Amino acid sequence: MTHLSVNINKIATLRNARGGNVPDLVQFTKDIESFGAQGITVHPRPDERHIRYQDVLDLKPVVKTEFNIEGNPIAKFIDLVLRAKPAQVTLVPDAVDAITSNSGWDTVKHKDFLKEVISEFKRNDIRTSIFVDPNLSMVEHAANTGADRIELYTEAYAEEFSKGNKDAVKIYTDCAKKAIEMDLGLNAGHDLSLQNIQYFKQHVPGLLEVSIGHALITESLYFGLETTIKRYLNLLKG
Ligand SMILES: CC(=O)[C@@H](O)[C@H](O)COP(=O)(O)O
Ligand SMILES: NCC(=O)COP(=O)(O)O
Repeated sequence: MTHLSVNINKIATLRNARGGNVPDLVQFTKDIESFGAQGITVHPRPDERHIRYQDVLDLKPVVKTEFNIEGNPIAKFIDLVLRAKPAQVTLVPDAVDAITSNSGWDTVKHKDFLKEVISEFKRNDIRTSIFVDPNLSMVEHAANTGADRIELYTEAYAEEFSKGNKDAVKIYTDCAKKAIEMDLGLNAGHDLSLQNIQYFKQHVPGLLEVSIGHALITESLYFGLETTIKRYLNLLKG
């Protein structure tokens, strides 16, 4: 079964546009869970342009499904995650000024750093996942970092799929097989949508979780949050 974790960054973006507490992240989180999503993802960035560090702490007692915190493991982020103790932390090597996540880890070059950070999270009973490009060597070497899972960066798949190039999923199928061989759990995310999710799910074995935000919130403007989440759950069945 593939779990849906809803990324609520964009709800925070909307809230921050006015400075008050509308929309209310806590209420959205409760509603998302009541509509059937199996997880909540947040990606606090150092400039706090959407999710604020305090949001993460406020959400911790609210989230009853899987709480997944994503981010670059700078000292401030590590401290936050150790305080919040989510079910899962996903490490993403994004630059401070990146508009969004734009690459996975080089799991060869950063092996020692990742090993050290991951062991600290694991000592605190937090499951670890690392964001990687769809590259067989990067997936293979991810196993040397001690990570429990990898999250395959799906931007390239989404972009190619939108142009009609369904073959773009092939490398993800191969990476998924490699992850299984290396005994790594498999997550995926970035630019997944109602259009491209079913094909991805059907061609990527062992997919444990997808985290989806930007498209899901956009689609909710058309279909409503509950209907949109239920559509994803339906497409992820099987
Ligand atoms: C890790 C990842 O893939 C990103 O999609 C991210 O979580 C989204 O972040 P933004 O909402 O800041 O674009
Ligand atoms: N890890 C990916 C994520 O949380 C959501 O990415 P996107 O759907 O906002 O591109």
